[in-house]
Amino acid sequence: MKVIAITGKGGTGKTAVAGMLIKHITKGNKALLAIDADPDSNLPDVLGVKIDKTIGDMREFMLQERDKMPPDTNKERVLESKVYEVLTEMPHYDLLVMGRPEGSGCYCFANNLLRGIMDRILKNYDLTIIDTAAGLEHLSRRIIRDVDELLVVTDGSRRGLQTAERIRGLAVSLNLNVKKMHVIANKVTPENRARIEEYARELKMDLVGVVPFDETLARFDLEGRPLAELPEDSAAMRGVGEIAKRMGLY
Ligand SMILES: Nc1ncnc2c1ncn2[C@@H]1O[C@H](COP(=O)(O)OP(=O)(O)OP(=O)(O)O)[C@@H](O)[C@H]1O
Repeated sequence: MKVIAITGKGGTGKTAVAGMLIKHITKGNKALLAIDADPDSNLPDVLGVKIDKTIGDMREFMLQERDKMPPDTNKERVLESKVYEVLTEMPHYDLLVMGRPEGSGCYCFANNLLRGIMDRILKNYDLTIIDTAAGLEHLSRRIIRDVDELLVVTDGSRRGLQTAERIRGLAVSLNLNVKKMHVIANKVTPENRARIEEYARELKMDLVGVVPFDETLARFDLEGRPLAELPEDSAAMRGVGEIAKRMGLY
């Protein structure tokens, strides 16, 4: 069981990278779970999957219904079955969407239940890939507790790499117990490649790979086509494939 969280500043292309990574991993035979933990992200669209409900919806349901349940109801079991209802099973992986952030109510009760439930769900898979925002939201509230590796996507700008540095600091201060942190530079052009490598060295970042700026990807996105359907030989897909191989993901 390995858990990898993909993170980075908004707009750097982390969801695109997550989608392409998932596509490559499905070529192997690992039991794979993909989690969209960024309320602003659109991992299901990138993967071409239609989602109806999220874990956030189920948590709301639980908070609204719990007082109406008979006192001897096992609420953890009820919520767990609701979470399984929102698990989308695709031919080569499963997908869970965390959904909207919490409202103003008290979520401690439901989040405490969710922690145990998520721990158990993750144990069913060889590999879990989480797309999460730069604030590491669900990780910081420990709804998802174990993260082995952090993969920070940056757009190659100095500021992007500084965000990567901040995320590294955040992971340490949250005691996330991350064993490895990698950085991926995305949207790289021949002109900025050398500069990115130099910045990365300066900041002592392990640059696990670079993903080129890809016109085909940009066009797919404009046309609203799932990026997971990008041709295998497109520049970005090949770049992410090399990273997946280097990280031993398939
Ligand atoms: N390698 C690439 N080549 C060209 N365009 C890219 C590449 N990677 C991502 N993009 C484009 O960059 C934009 C941002 O990508 P994406 O939505 O994946 O970013 P994000 O970091 O997940 O942002 P958010 O946090 O807002 O979801 C999209 O328009 C996407 O098409």
